[in-house]
Amino acid sequence: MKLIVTGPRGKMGRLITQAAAKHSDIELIAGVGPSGRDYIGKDLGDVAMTGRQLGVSVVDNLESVIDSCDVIIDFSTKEMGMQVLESAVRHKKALVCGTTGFSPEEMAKFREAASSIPMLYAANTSKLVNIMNKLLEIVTTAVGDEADIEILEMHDQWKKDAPSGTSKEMGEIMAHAMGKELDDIAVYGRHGASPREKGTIGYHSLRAGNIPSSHTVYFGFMGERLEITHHSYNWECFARGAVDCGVFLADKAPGWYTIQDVLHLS
Ligand SMILES: NC(=O)C1=CN([C@@H]2O[C@H](COP(=O)(O)OP(=O)(O)OC[C@H]3O[C@@H](n4cnc5c(N)ncnc54)[C@H](OP(=O)(O)O)[C@@H]3O)[C@@H](O)[C@H]2O)C=CC1
Ligand SMILES: O=C(O)C1=N[C@H](C(=O)O)C[C@H](O)C1
Repeated sequence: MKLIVTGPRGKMGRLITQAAAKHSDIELIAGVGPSGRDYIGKDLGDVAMTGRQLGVSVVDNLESVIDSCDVIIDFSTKEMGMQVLESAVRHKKALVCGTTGFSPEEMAKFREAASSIPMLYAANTSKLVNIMNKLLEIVTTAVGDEADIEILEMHDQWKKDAPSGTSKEMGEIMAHAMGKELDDIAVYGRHGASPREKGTIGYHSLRAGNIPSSHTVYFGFMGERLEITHHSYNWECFARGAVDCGVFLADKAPGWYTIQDVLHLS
């Protein structure tokens, strides 16, 4: 599988490149970074700190290398994510996108792309988070209408979006388990003196230090509560999952794929 990684100097791009460089089925073709960076033109292995040179460069123009690849993995910014999507569609290349922070209109463009390319979008590529999502579905189906559901997510001080993409996916899964749409029941932050409204899902985002990622969903009852939590200690679980998604997508026909398909959880 011939792979291009965008943002290879970023936290995720670097780890994805490192994981891909060790994978026997993957040939890294190029990295793509923003123009003007001092690492453009340098060896991808040096830029992503893989411990050895890979013999391919980081370029600043995806269009110049895209025809040589089978799959692109994008964990960058929402602006770059949209550009990568357009190029992938134009050149009919499979795309794994793990970038978060897209608007509903932008997400709709990813869905549309699935009619012409193999497309996998995952706000969270950790295996355990996706198993947690299954647990959330089970609990919400059983007690969603009785419980006060609150989501607390924690990330590092540099994260650009809030609430996290993962917590939005979790909220959607729980809302659908209750036969509702998240937009109709989500409450972001909780200020003022009004009592909690039954049937809502509360969102709370904490940003501090270098916390990689924590998500806790609280199901509050009178006199007891259930908490389901995932903590990552670093970003490697997401990078491993991203590479598994890339390998999965390499021989697929155009269509919309999810990480649940990769993990056989659907
Ligand atoms: N799906 C999942 O499981 C996960 C998703 N994420 C998401 O992935 C995204 C990236 O996160 P993270 O790695 O922490 O962020 P970083 O800020 O560390 O990395 C983003 C990278 O994108 C690069 N970039 C910015 N603009 C461009 C451009 N025009 N062309 C090419 N590259 C560009 C930056 O380059 P430079 O360094 O030169 O500025 C940077 O290296 C976020 O949306 C985050 O929420 C994160 C973890 C897990
Ligand atoms: O920015 C991060 O770090 C992460 N972003 C994703 C998100 O927004 O949910 C996934 C994970 O939580 C790490």
